[in-house]
Amino acid sequence: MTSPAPVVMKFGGSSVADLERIRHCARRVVDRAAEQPVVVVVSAMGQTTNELLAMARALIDPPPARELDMLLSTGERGSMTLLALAITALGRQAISLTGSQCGIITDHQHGRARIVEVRPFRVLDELAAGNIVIIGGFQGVSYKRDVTTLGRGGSDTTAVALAAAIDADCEIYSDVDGVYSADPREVEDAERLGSLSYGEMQALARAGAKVLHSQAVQLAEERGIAIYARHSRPDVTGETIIRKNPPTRPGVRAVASDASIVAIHLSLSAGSSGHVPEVIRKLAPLGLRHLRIGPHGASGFLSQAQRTDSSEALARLGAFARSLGRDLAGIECVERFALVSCVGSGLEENPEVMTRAYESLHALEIGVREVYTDSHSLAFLVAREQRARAVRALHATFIPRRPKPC
Ligand SMILES: Nc1ncnc2c1ncn2[C@@H]1O[C@H](COP(=O)(O)OP(=O)(O)O)[C@@H](O)[C@H]1O
Ligand SMILES: N[C@@H](CC(=O)OP(=O)(O)O)C(=O)O
Repeated sequence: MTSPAPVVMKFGGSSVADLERIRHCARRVVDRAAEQPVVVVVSAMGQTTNELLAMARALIDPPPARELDMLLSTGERGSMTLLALAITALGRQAISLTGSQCGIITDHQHGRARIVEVRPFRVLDELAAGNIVIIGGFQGVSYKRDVTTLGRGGSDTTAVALAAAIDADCEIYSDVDGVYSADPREVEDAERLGSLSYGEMQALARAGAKVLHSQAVQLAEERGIAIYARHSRPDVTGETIIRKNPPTRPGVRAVASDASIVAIHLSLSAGSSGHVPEVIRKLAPLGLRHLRIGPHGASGFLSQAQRTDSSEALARLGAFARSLGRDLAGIECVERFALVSCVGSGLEENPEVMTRAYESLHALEIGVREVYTDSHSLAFLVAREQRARAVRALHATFIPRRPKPC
């Protein structure tokens, strides 16, 4: 008889925020482990990562990236150990492992490391020994043997990488029962999407929807893994499946926003275009959204909510600008804007969608400063205080309201 395939279950920070919720997760994991081998990936409890980040920045800003990663990785060490203890208390064998112990090898970009390889031998050995394996998400180890972290929300990426390495399904549990047409905390009419393509989900994550990490979705696409996004409470049964070629139609499927952006504009003095290759070398690794570089300089947006190393990135940018001396005409880092994005398929080539979106914002006197397009998103740059109204206006324009059951 063949043994059942393993499953990777990932529980986010909201699902392990306190001991009661950790006990619930433990119960759910133990029930599942009666059916098949289970690997669990956990995030840090509740707001732990934010608290650690704030403490580091209170001591030194920007904190050195290596030390910050060492500190932030401790959040997941706490939750993984507590979950292992809660499972042991239910009478099942469990073992907790750090990213490094379970063979997650990354490059050395601290704060936004990318997984280059997973060596899952220890995980497989522990499963074979009858253990439920609990892994601290969001972290790995570089070839230089330093602890690295994968960027905000990076535990999703740990889960997908492990699922690919051990040929398992990947289930992501959070405080919402799937991916919605907008943040359900913000838009009352938001509706759950049954399925999404990898491209749409990645665009949604990059546009600011916290529910899944964009690197996780990219990795899932590369490895052909479906992601099941579900609620961590077993009585809430909905889900969204992110997979290849789901039945979909062109058009807007969801709206997301990011109010944490810093709009960066670096301009070169006349006759200084010889610096362009250097500008490319310095700005491209910063991971800015909508980066544009030309003979007069460069512009783009840095999302502070999606990364832990934003203050370091801004400090590096400042140092580079100063090094240009007289060839720098000016540098601006402005925080008063938000990007509000419509996400779907075939948007770039559809003038109708862009016109309707623009008109719906204009009708509410929401000033659109710029529009950025790509095949899966249309992003509107608006004043930060108009972000929430813009989200609701775009959602009302594109997502038909379903009649509520009486
Ligand atoms: N389009 C969306 N669909 C579902 N949830 C969303 C969306 N946009 C934002 N969210 C937010 O994402 C949250 C879940 O992600 P996150 O906070 O990272 O969970 P966890 O801590 O469990 O990993 C939800 O509480 C919800 O408010
Ligand atoms: N703890 C990390 C990693 C993570 O994935 O968190 P969550 O699953 O709660 O979004 C963070 O806060 O960014």
